[in-house]
Amino acid sequence: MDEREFQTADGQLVTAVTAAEMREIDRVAVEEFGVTLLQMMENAGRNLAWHVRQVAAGPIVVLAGSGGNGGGGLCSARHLANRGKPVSVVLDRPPAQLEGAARTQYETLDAMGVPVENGVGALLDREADIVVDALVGYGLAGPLRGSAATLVDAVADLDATVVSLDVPSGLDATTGERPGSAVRPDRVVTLALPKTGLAAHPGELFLADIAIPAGVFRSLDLTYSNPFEEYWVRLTRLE
Ligand SMILES: NC(=O)C1=CN([C@@H]2O[C@H](COP(=O)(O)OP(=O)(O)OC[C@H]3O[C@@H](n4cnc5c(N)ncnc54)[C@H](O)[C@@H]3O)[C@@H](O)[C@H]2O)[C@H](O)CC1
Ligand SMILES: [K+]
Repeated sequence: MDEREFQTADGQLVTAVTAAEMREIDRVAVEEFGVTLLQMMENAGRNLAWHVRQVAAGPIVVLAGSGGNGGGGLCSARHLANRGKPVSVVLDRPPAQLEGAARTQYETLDAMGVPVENGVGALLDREADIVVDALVGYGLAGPLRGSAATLVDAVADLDATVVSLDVPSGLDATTGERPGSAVRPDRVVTLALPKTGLAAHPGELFLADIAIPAGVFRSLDLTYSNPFEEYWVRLTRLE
């Protein structure tokens, strides 16, 4: 497989990475370049909110897990609410079980009065023109289980436009395999670099800038030149 799997509209090649490589990029960004997780997440959430606003008007439901992916989704809910958009959140677990960055994002939403519930009943009770899929990203471990799987199965029966953050939840970010239930989104907003597992994604794919310095990629021997004129760029598979 050509590791430069994707290209921008003007033909710039963009290197795709595995989940393990992306995790290493995150580690180097934080430990060696002093970029914090919350900084990257803010860029992810703001970019994601912009894309959500492009796909449709109407009620937005953000599905969020407890990891970095969920944190980005919760952050996008703040940006959407700040613009007066009708947004609510459905978590895959009770808020009391959130930790770290996802907890930080949740607490802000709670203080803002954005509705946050958990479980599939909450999703089915809501009208959703747009579903933001931020349950699981490159941290997927095995087939989707529990409440995350139930939520993903319910999304398949909704007549809503679905935007996934980073990778569709349930899809293996490295191989593109679906070991169990998986979201089939209309649009994916992937972060920093495309993931190798997105090669077979049939919908729209956008790469969002989370402001990782070029030196991070180069220190890991990845071919990189900044593809961003704006804060995101459309990608297509390299034929
Ligand atoms: N620099 C970046 O790219 C940044 C990426 N961000 C986002 O963070 C995720 C990766 O975060 P991580 O915490 O490592 O993992 P996930 O959120 O993808 O997954 C953990 C989450 O998922 C649940 N889970 C895992 N496997 C299963 C399963 N089989 N069934 C059910 N649930 C599962 C687990 O319990 C956790 O809730 C990356 O994709 C980006 O979206 C940062 O936000 C910014 C920097
Ligand atoms: K996701």
